[in-house]
Amino acid sequence: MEKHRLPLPELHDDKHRHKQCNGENSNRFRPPKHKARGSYVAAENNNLNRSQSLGSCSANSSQIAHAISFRGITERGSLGLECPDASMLPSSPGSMEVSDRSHFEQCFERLAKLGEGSFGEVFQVRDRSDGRLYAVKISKQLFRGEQYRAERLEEVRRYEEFSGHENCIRFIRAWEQYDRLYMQMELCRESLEQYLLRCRRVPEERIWQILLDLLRGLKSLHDRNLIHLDIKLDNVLISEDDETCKLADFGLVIDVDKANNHHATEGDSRYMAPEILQGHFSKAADIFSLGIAMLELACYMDLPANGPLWHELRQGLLPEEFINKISVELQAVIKSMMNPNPTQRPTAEQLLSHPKLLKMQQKRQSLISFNHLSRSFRRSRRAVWGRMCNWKSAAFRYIFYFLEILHLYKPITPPTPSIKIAPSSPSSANMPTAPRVEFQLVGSTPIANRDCYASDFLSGDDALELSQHGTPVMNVTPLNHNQGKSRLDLMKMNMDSLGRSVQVNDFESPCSGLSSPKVLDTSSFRRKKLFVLDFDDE
Ligand SMILES: Nc1ncnc2c1ncn2[C@@H]1O[C@H](COP(=O)(O)OP(=O)(O)OP(=O)(O)O)[C@@H](O)[C@H]1O
Ligand SMILES: [Mg+2]
Repeated sequence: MEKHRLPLPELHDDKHRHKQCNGENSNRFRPPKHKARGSYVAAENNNLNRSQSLGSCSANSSQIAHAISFRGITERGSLGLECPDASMLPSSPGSMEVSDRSHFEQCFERLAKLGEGSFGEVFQVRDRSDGRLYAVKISKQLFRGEQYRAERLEEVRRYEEFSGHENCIRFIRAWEQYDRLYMQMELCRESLEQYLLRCRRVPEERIWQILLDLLRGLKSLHDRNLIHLDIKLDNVLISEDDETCKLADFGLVIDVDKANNHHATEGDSRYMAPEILQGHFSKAADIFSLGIAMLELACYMDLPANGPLWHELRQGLLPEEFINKISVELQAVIKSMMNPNPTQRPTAEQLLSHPKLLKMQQKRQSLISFNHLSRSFRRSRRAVWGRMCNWKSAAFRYIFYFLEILHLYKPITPPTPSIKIAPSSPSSANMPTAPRVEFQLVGSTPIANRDCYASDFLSGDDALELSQHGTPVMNVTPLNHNQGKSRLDLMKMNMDSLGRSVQVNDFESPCSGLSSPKVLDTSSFRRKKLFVLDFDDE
């Protein structure tokens, strides 16, 4: 191996290692981009923070936001873009008039900038309609020509197409306004590039998992005869909730046949397969890009954009001081993926049948099945328990019913508590029967730790009259003429705290056996036990 190695004059120990990142990826080249991708637009002309620049265009059709969707369009045209479903979006919910504020500004609150590529700036936003967080990618360049617009819309089509796959980014919707494309998608935690710069050493077990995720995502593209052409750490995003790696940035995705008819655009030169230089585009080019990305991830190696090392890496000569750090098994996989001959590189499907990856897939599958099983078990246990409770109560009811028939059991009807209030004012003296007073306890009633008496809920004559009409009386502050007197003494006199006489009849409180003359203990209302049912997420 050593004798085949070319001299590596620029390769010093730290030369190709990722330098510590202080929020800036300073030691990395921006790769040369070709065709449409190469032209960066001057930042001062494209500052998306200046909302006026978006809102102050003269009134024309580009001022109105148009939704873009290819869903339901099965037939692909030459670019497949002839008839996307571009319906007009209201400038604000419920209105179709042109507003000064863009659809983006009306629908979202911009929270932070997540990243920037050659094509767009990506913002973390909060959707005003559902309050959730999303990512919105806004194209940097204005739609100057139909070709450029068509390329951007093609990206929307791809995002939409792969949105359902668990290893591809979830797309929500897209629209165009003021000659820019807006794409709303799921918010991810970070890109794999950011993850590497943060962690520096990624455990090998994690690298295998990432490789598995990306191979699965890539296979879904290759199965449709599509190639990604821009696989790199920056275009892989890590899901917010379960650490799954997802392929993103479908801006260069193209049909293999079309790619070889000079329609393709080259991706980042650091990840570019050698045959791309000869204009040969294939699925194997994606495998090479993924292989070299895994090398970067596993060895924390800064990939060259050009120069001698660029060529060595494409001749199958991997720097030993880096590659020796990883297991022989992973080395072999990376080397096979970076084979200089594209026809000898394994396909995504072949790689997925690698024993290590197969084992991981089986493990994942069994974990998924276990989760499904335990969820359905919990659900059925709850259903059975509910049914059992019904049967139990029905059985008891029948038993008591038979016992009652056989005169072995006499049902005890609980006495209904009734509180009779003797009218204290002459106006209410000739009432035929005392009204039944119902209390509605409100959580905020400030009764702290004190004992509570029925009389406490009565507020005077007016309140009493209201209660006769069935209106519950709450939060009325009564005048207390007996301040300073013991409640116990008042109760002995059958008086309430306002000096009215109170009769308490037929009321058997649970505390009646106790010496305390308490009528109601409201603290028991507050101590009432709450049964919380454990529901599934679904
Ligand atoms: N859904 C997302 N959630 C979180 N961050 C994101 C998301 N989409 C993109 N980003 C961040 O924004 C960066 C740029 O996004 P993207 O790669 O889509 O733009 P681009 O202009 O097409 O880039 P490129 O230069 O690769 O063509 C990503 O590298 C990533 O860091
Ligand atoms: Mg990108």
